[in-house]
Amino acid sequence: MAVTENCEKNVGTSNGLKVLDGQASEISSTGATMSNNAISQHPEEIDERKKYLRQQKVSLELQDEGKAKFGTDEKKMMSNCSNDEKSVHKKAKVNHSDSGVACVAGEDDLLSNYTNAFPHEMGKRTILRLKEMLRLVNLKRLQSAEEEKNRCKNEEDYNNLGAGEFSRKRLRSATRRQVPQAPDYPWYAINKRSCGFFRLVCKDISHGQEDNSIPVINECDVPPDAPASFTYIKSMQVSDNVKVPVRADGCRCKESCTEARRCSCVHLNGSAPYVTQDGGRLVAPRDVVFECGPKCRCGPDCGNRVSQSGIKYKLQVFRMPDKGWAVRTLEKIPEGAPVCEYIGILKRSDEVENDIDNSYFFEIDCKQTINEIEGRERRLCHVPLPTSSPVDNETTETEPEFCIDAGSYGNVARFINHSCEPNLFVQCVLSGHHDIRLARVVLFAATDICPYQELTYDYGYQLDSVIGADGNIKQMLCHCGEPNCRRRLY
Ligand SMILES: C[S@@+](CC[C@H](N)C(=O)[O-])C[C@H]1O[C@@H](n2cnc3c(N)ncnc32)[C@H](O)[C@@H]1O
Repeated sequence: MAVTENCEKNVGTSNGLKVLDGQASEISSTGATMSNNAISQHPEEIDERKKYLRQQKVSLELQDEGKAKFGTDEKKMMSNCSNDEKSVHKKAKVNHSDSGVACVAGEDDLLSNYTNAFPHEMGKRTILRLKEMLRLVNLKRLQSAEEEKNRCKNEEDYNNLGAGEFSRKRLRSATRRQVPQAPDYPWYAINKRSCGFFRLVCKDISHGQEDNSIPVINECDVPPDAPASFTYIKSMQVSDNVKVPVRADGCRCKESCTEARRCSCVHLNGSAPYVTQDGGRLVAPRDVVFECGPKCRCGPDCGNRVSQSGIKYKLQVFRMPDKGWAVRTLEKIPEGAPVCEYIGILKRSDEVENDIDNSYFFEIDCKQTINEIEGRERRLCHVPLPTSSPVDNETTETEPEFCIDAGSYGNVARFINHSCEPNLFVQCVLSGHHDIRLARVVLFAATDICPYQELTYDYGYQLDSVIGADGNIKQMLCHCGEPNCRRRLY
């Protein structure tokens, strides 16, 4: 019992920490003291106590400062993730704002954590005291939420903000508000250290074209700029110089096309590329995926059109200090799910040769990958290309002939950054035609992706392959932050 009192006393006097990062050191010193005084030398027990104390501290801060907690629905969503993913998610939340984000456990978590850690010490009085303390925290939270609602003049804006399922608690920032009608993003606290505010700069960058709106927030710039002007388009446009290939013959299936022996399109893949789970997931990356297309008899719900149903997941564009705009998901994306297609204007590569300042080109290099040109690695699932395809064994051709230019016209994919250890991968898909030089470029989830993780893919540049206007090699440092980072994008 002495330990419990000691613990509570320590917790009770540990106010005044402003940022989560700062807590760690202070907590560890508190933990050490406790272990000297009262606890036996079991390291696991000490760890549990430290964890408990950390949670208590944050709760008390909440009481004092009105900081955020994971919302109920967010918790629900997180419950679908593994423990590792949860910790990544929490870390991402903390990291993203650099400071001020209080990831705290709820009442039940605190009590059950403590009960599990110290079953023999969980006396009735302790439970009552904890409960009372947490009741006060919740009361405060509810009051702040009510105040927040009243402050928000534009009810529609309020309801549309962000992913509606997240906690809407606004943090003590009334005076920081610059545009009265634009409420702050509710799910993490103000970033005091770097910027001091964050701001919704656009409610939906797709202007209603995508099924889910894609908000844009900027917590880095003062004033908070929106992305430079471009026109959002949902489907590919084709430059006058590009000859659109003839449409490929379609299958005659009346029902969903899932079996290679029944559907001629699936047959081209060797085996079914998708499983039906979660609305269709790619089994493994392939050289190319043949999907059903406009000449097929199957309908839009066919299981072999997985990449054609638009963006299914709630995404958000946000500003990063070192990489510019970036994209993150607001909900869990399962491994193998299609995230988005890279959309822009289909151009000949020689048409854009002089446009060196445009960083929104995507070279369609499926052919180079299949022919393993310039160090590109083939996928595990090799596919024999149909004889009708203009893809041949011209291995002499090293440069992609076509590219997608998302500089002036594009979709959300243009904001996705590079990472040396990405969570998306590029998959070439053929649906309308079989010309692999003009394959569609679709980004799929390489792993289960938790809410708030930045979406990234490997741009696949060869080092020293980019030449500037002055004829010199251009270099760009990589800020992906992965332990295996190659240090340069190109
Ligand atoms: C297709 S755009 C991606 C969106 C871009 N961040 C923006 O602000 O619009 C590619 C550019 O983003 C930046 N970028 C992407 N990934 C990066 C990384 N890992 N490190 C540094 N800069 C990166 C580079 O400036 C690159 O030329």
